[in-house]
Amino acid sequence: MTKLKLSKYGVVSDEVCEELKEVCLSKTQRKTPTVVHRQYSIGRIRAFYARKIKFLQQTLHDKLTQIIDEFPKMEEVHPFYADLMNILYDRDHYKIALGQMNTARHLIDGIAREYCRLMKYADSLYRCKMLKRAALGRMVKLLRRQKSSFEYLEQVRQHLSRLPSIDPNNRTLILCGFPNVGKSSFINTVTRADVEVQPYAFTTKALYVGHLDYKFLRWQVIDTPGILDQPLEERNTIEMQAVTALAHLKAAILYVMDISEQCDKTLAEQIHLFESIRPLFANKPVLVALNKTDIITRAELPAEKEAMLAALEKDGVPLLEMSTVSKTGVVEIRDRACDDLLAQRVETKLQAKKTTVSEGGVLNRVFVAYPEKRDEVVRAPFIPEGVLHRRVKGTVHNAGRGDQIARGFCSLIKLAALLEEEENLKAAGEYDEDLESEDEELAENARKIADKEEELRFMAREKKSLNGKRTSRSVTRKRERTMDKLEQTMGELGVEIAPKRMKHLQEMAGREHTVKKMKVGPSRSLSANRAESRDKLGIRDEKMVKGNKFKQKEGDKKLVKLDGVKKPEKPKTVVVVEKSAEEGRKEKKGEKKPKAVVVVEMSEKEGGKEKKREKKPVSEPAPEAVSKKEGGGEEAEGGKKKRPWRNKLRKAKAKEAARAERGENMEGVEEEGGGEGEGEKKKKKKKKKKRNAVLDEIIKDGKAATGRMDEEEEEEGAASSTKGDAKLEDAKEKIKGGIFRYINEQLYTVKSADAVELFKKEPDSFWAYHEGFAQQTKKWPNHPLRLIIQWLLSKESGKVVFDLGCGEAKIAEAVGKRHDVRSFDLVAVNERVTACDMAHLPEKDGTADIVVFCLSLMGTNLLDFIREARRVLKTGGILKIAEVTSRFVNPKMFVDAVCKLGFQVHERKAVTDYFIIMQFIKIDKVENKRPYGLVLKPCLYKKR
Ligand SMILES: Nc1nc2c(ncn2[C@@H]2O[C@H](COP(=O)(O)OP(=O)(O)OP(=O)(O)O)[C@@H](O)[C@H]2O)c(=O)[nH]1
Ligand SMILES: [Mg+2]
Repeated sequence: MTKLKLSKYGVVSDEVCEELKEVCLSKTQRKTPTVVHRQYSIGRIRAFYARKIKFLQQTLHDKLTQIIDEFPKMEEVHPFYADLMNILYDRDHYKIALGQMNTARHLIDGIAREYCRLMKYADSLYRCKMLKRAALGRMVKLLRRQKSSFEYLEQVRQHLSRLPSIDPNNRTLILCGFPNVGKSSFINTVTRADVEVQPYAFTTKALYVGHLDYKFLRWQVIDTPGILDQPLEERNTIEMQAVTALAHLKAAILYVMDISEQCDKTLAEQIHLFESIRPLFANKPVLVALNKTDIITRAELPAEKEAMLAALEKDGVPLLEMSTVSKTGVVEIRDRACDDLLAQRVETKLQAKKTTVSEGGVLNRVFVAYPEKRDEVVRAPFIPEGVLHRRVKGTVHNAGRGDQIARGFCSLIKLAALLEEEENLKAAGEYDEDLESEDEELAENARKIADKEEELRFMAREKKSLNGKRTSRSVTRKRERTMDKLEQTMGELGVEIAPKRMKHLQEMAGREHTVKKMKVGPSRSLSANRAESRDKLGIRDEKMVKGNKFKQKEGDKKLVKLDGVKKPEKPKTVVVVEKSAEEGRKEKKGEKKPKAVVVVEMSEKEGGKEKKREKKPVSEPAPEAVSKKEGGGEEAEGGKKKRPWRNKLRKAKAKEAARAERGENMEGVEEEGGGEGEGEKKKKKKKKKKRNAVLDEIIKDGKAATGRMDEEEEEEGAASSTKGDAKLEDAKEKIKGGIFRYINEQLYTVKSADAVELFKKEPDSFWAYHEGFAQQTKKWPNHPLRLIIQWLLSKESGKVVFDLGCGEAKIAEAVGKRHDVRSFDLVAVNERVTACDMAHLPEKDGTADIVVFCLSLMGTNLLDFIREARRVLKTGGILKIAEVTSRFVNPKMFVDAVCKLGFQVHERKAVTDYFIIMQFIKIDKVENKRPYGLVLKPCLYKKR
């Protein structure tokens, strides 16, 4: 370590701890989320505050770790620096301060951990916040307690950063001596350093470094503070720095003496100091510089002083004169010191283990010993004859082999001569014997080398095998565990393995190892406990499941398409279908069909809805059958009760109505349903044909058809108690139903103007429609008209009420006395009704207080109706719309669309599941003349 490098810790002010606290807290605030809401889940709130705690902890942890790591550890630095630091900063204090930093770091970690754990139990934002505050507070408080350590370490850091960069391993000259002897003057002279020079003692209080170049090498010169001649214990910190440098650095010592004694110390004192600190110079080249020779030279010194110096010189210490003022002797002293140091370093290196001890050491390779000359006798080297002879030949031989070398060093003539000589020798067979013998020798040596190598390899293998097995266990095992070996081993042990068993074992051994398959998905135990789907609960087999699904789909379709009339009937239909399906099996077994009763009941109500059931062959009435069918009826009731989602009240009402309608016909029908004949299909076809023919006629010519129907009625009226009466009644009802459905469809699919035209042409068709509609509404448990009438009655009297699509003008009839009710419809069924197109009312603008559409928004020009209603309404007037729920694609969208036409929604409520009543108030502003969403689905009946 050439220099103690310390970076900034981000803590620079005197208020180190406060700074650190502020830095960390503000960083926590900046780097973590700052917004938390009470409505957040408690988990999120906890995480929010826990994150703040953790962040501060981490920040402080990092800062403290940085401080601890960046301060040099005394055990790791060079002894010179360790001692210097001990002198300057006190080792114990330094270590305690760093230890406190470490403790604080651990404590902060502990606090954060503890509060994060507590945070898990916090049940509100307030508690979380308080815990966070407590944690942050404790951490900061802990930090504040380390204030003194922070300040101390900061001072150390600053001082360390100012220390000179001294490389303890570099070539160094150290200046030492009493204060004021001219050490700083010398360093300033030989280097570029600029150390303060003053004529008083202790000008230099610390170590200074200057650099110089000598013999193309870099040297460092260290100026030390002056040393006083006193015991080590009494030396102050300034002196101790010099002593430390002298003690630890391997350098050339330049002891500066002031022979002029201007430094207030006598020569004797200076020599005494030299002697007292001499132990520090052990194993270092020492040079004594006699300074200030410009004042007095050595020769001019008194004899006793010179004697002292001579004694010193005799002791092996070189004394050199110099003057930093006149610059005499300075360079010489520098060179001498450097040379001495270099020589010493070279000597040390040569003596080093690396160079001498080992066989192939550097010293052995480079050192060549020359015997010293003992006397004048000439001792010629003794060379044996054979050697001398071989040497000559070898030389020639070498020259012959190395043509290129010869070319480089010999002239062409010499080379030619040599070559000639070589050729001659070759031709004379001079080399043959020698070469052979040489080859043999070489071959012998090669053999020896090969043997030795082999031996070494063997030794290495042995050593390896002793150290442990190198092959993997699996490989060894694989090789060992063969079936043959097993068989052999077992045989040796006296155990005979059966051939079959052996075969099995072989198969097992031959089989590839497979990875155990992982099961993905829920475990068996979990899936075993899972409850069965509710769709399948209580269902016996797959057939039954399919049947149920089909019925469910059918039911859903009906729910969607159901109009105001059908909806209450739907549950019954489902029951009927289900019962017939269930009891179909009974029928096959010869049991009676109580479902037939219900079937007829349905077909009566819905105008021949269930053709299939009507066509069922009816056997001759039998007294037993009647009773059984009644029993069946009871079963059917029982079946209905099994439907928990049905509206009980609705069921009861519908049942009663059905019974009432059926009345007397029941018996006849029951009789019909009692049996099944072979000509069933034929009868059904006939019936169908007949009914279609009648319907066509009615549609073509309402009057004629009606007349015919009347005739038929009259004809059949005479024999109403007979079977034929029942059939005719049934047919009549169905025909009416058919007419109603047809007209209904027309009204929903054409514009109001076309509907007017239609009824103008066929006034009776309106009656048919009207009658059918009235019949349908009879069965409704709730009619929105009733609610509207009630609402109108609750209104202040004298309102002008427009009833659009009034039908029989029931509103006028009910509230006519209270309000001025004007009723409009396509056809005037009575005197209260004005026949007109609802899109063009024969009324002036802004005349109505209330406009009512009660199930009358039927034409395709819905937009015209609403606009017309708005026209006739006064500003602030009320528009009341009652419609079947199933007609709305999206009620909200519809309301929005109406509002855009210049209304403000006042009320929107559902009356039972089947109707929605809306109430709007007319405003002046029309947002959109053709708003999106003003759509109503037609209320169409299923075609049969
Ligand atoms: N006449 C003369 N004066 C010298 C010579 N060298 C140094 N001085 C003077 O001696 C005084 C002390 O010189 P410094 O170089 O400060 O001595 P120092 O040993 O560094 O002193 P401290 O830093 O106090 O230990 C100065 O006033 C120098 O001018 C010299 O060769 N001849
Ligand atoms: Mg000085």
